[in-house]
Amino acid sequence: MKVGFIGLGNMGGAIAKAVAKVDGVDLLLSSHNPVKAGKLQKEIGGELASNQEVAAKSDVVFLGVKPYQVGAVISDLGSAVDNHALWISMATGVALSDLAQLLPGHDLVRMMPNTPVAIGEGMTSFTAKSAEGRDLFKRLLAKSGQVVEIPESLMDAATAVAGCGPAFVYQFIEAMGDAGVQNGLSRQDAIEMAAQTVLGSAKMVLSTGQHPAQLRDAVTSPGGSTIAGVVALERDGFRYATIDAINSALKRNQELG
Ligand SMILES: NC(=O)C1=CN([C@@H]2O[C@H](COP(=O)(O)OP(=O)(O)OC[C@H]3O[C@@H](n4cnc5c(N)ncnc54)[C@H](OP(=O)(O)O)[C@@H]3O)[C@@H](O)[C@H]2O)C=CC1
Ligand SMILES: O=C(O)[C@@H]1CCC=N1
Repeated sequence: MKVGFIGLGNMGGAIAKAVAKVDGVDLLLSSHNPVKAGKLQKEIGGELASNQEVAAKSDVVFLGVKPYQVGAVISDLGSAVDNHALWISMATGVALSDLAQLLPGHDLVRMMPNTPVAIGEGMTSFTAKSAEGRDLFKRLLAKSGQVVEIPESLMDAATAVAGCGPAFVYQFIEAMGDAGVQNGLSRQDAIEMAAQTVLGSAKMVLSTGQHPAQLRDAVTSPGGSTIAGVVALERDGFRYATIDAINSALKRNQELG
C-alpha cells in the first residue's frame, strides 16, 4: 500500500516514523523543505515526491501542514486528488466538514496525535468518516502507541490534553530538573531523574488502574517530606495552573478552527 505524507515537520515526521514500521507500507514523502524530507527518508526509507505525486499515487495521504495552510495546499493539487485516496488530517481545529468541502467524495479521518508517536508511545484520538477508513487508520497507527476513537465534538478537548500535553509535561520535567540543579545535582542527572520519575509514575497510573490520588497517597507519609511538597504545590496553584493551561489551549484550538 502506498502511504503518502504532505508536510513532514514535527508532527508529520513523527507519524511517518511510526507508519514506516508497519508491514506492507511504501512511503511517499513530500515537504516544502527537501533537506528535511531527505534526512527523514534516510532514516525511515520511502521515496521523495512532490505534493501532486503524493496525492495522485497514494492509497492513503497524511496531511501534516499547519491548519491555515490546509486549504491552499489541497487547492493547489488540482486534479491530482481525483484518485479517491483516504485522506487523514492532523490539523488542529480543522473539522471533517471543512475537509469534505476541500476533498468532496473522499474518505476522511481527522486525527489528533502527539509527538511521542515517533517512539511508539503516542496518544492519538481520531474521528473517521467510514468504518473502512477507521480500520485502515488503526492498522497504519498500530506501532504509534495508544489510539482511541472519539466523537468529533471532543476533538478540541483531546487536543488540549494529549496533543498539547507533551509540552506541559516537558515544562514540568524541566522545572524539576532546575530544582535538582539548584540543590547540587548535575543537569544531566536531574533531568534523567525527573523524566524517569514521570515515566514510572505514568506507567503506574496506566498499569494499576488506580486513581492518581490513591497513588499519591502511597508516596505521602504522615508528617513527611512529600506532603510538605504537595501542600506547596497546592498553595502555589499547581492544580489550577494545569487546568487553566489546558483550558487556554482548548480555547486557542477553537480559535484556530
Ligand atoms: N506539533 C505537534 O505536537 C502537533 C501538531 N499537530 C498538527 O500538525 C500539523 C503540523 O504541525 P507541526 O508538525 O507542528 O508543524 P511544522 O511546521 O513542524 O510542520 C509543517 C510542515 O509542513 C511543511 N509544509 C509547509 N507548506 C507545505 C506545502 N505547501 N507542501 C508541503 N509541505 C509543506 C513545512 O515545511 P517548511 O518547514 O519547509 O515550511 C513543515 O515541514 C499542524 O496542522 C498541527 O496543528 C497536531 C498534533 C500535535
Ligand atoms: O500547538 C499547536 O497548535 C498544536 C496542537 C497540538 C500540539 N501542537
